[in-house]
Amino acid sequence: MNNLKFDNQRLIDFIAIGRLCIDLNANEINRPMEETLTFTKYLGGSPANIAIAMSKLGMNTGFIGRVADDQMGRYIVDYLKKSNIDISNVITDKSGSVTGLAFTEIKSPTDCSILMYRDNVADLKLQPTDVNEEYIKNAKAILVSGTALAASPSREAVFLALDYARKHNTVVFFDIDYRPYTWKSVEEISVYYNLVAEKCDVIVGTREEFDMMEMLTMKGNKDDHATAQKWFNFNAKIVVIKHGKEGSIAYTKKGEEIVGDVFPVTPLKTFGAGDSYAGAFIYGLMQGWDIGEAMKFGAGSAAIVVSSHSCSDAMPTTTQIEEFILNYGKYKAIE
Ligand SMILES: Nc1ncnc2c1ncn2[C@@H]1O[C@H](COP(=O)(O)OP(=O)(O)OP(=O)(O)O)[C@@H](O)[C@H]1O
Ligand SMILES: O=C(O)C[C@@H](O)[C@H](O)C(=O)CO
Repeated sequence: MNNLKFDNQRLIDFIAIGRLCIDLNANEINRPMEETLTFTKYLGGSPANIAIAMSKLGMNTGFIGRVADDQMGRYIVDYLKKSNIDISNVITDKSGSVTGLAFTEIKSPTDCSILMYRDNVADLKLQPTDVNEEYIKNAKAILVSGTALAASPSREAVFLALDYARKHNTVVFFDIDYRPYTWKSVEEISVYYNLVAEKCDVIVGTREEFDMMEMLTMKGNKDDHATAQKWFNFNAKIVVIKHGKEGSIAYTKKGEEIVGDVFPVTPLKTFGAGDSYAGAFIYGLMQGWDIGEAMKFGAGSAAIVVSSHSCSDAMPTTTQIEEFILNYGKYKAIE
């Protein structure tokens, strides 16, 4: 049991809101991007990856977002459909916007970076009028990811979605998902992140992401406990702070502190860890599992995805995660 309440009468399990993009992951690994010649195309964008994770885990999943009216936009919609994700609230933007691209560089298993092309992207054109109150009312949970706050009108659309979610008791997950693109100043980042975090039931982010959020309000704080406590004065019931391969720690409003299991592997690349963790963690919470069990499932999923070339394509099923966790000890012994 955990401390979240989902309305199990609702037809939709989970809706993600925000960016639907393309990942172009370097085929030549252990090489800087300057020397990389070929890339493989995948669906990308943190909330998109989390939606794929949830659907792979068998959850009835939908998406609220805008895609560009181009070949990439059509690829994205097609991929969502094939992944059993409801696209009734995915709108094709006709303003001449483009699809966001993330080129990834895999210099070594631990030295990876992402180069994003995000000028005039369709995902940030999401309008408040695109957000359907009934859709959110019929869902058990929604996920907001922070990059959707980086510009208007997407920012206002997210605030409206949050209002609908609070009005109808739809559980809100917030993945801080900080990306240093589009934002104009530290003040802007801090204000919008904090305003959204106040309205969420579960907040998930890395230590560095919380540092960014606290830049104006708790500058210099490195204490996870202090970070979490602030949000329990608002709507938060669970706050999770991630520490890369060192694992993660969760705090609850009831005063619990739970250190999550981690299954260290030598990764193929580092990115994708956060999205796979989020998907499987949220899945576990929605099954009513204890927080520690859900964190363990998240960590298992992340270990699988960092060992794979893609993020979205590599999202595992429940059976794959269970088998990975079961066999982890044996696998480490052989290594
Ligand atoms: N090398 C690794 N081996 C096994 N598990 C890992 C590894 N790196 C990360 N993880 C798992 O993934 C979780 C999330 O990782 P991390 O803190 O790097 O998130 P993130 O920075 O949001 O990820 P991303 O790089 O995708 O943005 C960790 O808590 C851990 O369980
Ligand atoms: O979130 C993005 O826009 C890029 C992701 O799809 C990328 O693969 C990643 O960074 C996952 O952590």
